[in-house]
Amino acid sequence: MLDFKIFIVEDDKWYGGLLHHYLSQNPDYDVTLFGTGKECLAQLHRKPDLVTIDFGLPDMTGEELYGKIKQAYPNLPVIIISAQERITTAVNLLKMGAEDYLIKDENTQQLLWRAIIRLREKQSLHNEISELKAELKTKYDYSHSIIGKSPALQAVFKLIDKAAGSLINVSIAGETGTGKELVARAVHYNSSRSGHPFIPVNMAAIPKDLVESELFGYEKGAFTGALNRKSGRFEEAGSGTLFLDEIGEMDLNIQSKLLRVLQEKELTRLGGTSKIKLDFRLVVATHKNLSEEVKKGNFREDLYYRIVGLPINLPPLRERREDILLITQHFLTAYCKENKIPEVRVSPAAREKLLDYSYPGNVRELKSVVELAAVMSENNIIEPEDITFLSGNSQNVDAVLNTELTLREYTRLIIRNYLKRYDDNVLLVAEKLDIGKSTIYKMLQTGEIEGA
Ligand SMILES: Nc1ncnc2c1ncn2[C@@H]1O[C@H](COP(=O)(O)OP(=O)(O)OP(=O)(O)O)[C@@H](O)[C@H]1O
Repeated sequence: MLDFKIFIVEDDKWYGGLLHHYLSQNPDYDVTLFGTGKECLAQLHRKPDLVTIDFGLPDMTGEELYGKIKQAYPNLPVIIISAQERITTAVNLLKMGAEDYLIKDENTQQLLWRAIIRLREKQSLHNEISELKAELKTKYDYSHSIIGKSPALQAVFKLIDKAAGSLINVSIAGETGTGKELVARAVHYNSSRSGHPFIPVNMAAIPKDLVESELFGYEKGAFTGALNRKSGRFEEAGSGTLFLDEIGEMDLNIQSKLLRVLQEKELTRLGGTSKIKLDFRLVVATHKNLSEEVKKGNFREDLYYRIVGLPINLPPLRERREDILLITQHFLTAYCKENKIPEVRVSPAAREKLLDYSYPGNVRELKSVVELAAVMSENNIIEPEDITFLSGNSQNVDAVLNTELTLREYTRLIIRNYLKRYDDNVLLVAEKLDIGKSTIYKMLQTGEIEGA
């Protein structure tokens, strides 16, 4: 541990020596004694972690010295030690930011000792908080997670900033895999609600008859199988952000219940009677054109106007081709880092092939394509024949089968694609593939496959 530097300013040599001796018992403390305020000021450039000053000094008052120290180093903690109790001075100095005010008596050393321990605890908490804040900031600096320089994406970045700076509802539209959830997260983690939860709910992934209990929660005994009370996703969002993905899939009955919740900002759990106050911010996403859905009668018009808020439209990847190679590089770098393999490059002909394709599965598809190509590449260079486009026709299936992966690699590929398709819902994927969920958990745990 680094030394904790303490300056003691005390003109009474005997008393100063006593404090010096007492504090020096802690080997972490580097203690220096000064007889006058001037001597102390001359040495402040040594950056002490704490100064204790005797109130009655020969060359200046304690208040004067305090003022000068704070002027030079506003954050340097100062403890005042006074021969008599001067309540008003003490209160004034504490108000001005002095760390503590101790009276000289037989307990002073112990009180000082404890004050220093408290101060160090406070400082270490403070440092921890600053580090966490910095970490959070870099983590959600979305320019590192949402890659792209196309004008269309730059316009989206501007809207993310606008949305993050206000509490207006946000509706994100875009084809599957265009990054709607990434945008929702960027809005949340850059907003004033970032310290609260971000709760994503995919309306397409919840079985119809479970939607209500999932969103509203329930009381014990509300229905057969409700063995304990459970809070719903609305409540879990607290003062954070509720992200309703695929809102276009919500059926009309739930739509009217959602509308009521948004109007009243409160809900009653299933089987409950008491009202629970809500405070979440709503962000929704859809791959459908909601205003068209309103016209067709599939989506309530009043709800549409409530949720539309600030609309953000994510263009498909084929309409921002200038982003394809940038995103490719981003995924390749991440892939090589994760798998601890040397950098893999893309040959010019392979680049052409990547640029020539239409990506119906958008960025999500590009990610799978790039990762598979990295697996298939020889000598750390991706050539056109290493690239297989996955979206759906039999020709593509043939192409995948012709890549001669091992059974284990095919398994990884399939599970990973299913996890992406079903938003990392392990239980659903296990059910669809008719395999044990523990197989998937194990592969996720060992890093053999990664979630979306
Ligand atoms: N611009 C981008 N830069 C880097 N990664 C991206 C970008 N856009 C999307 N991705 C990645 O693509 C994948 C799909 O993104 P996301 O889940 O946000 O899409 P979505 O539009 O919400 O999809 P869906 O409609 O299917 O739910 C994720 O792995 C995400 O990290």
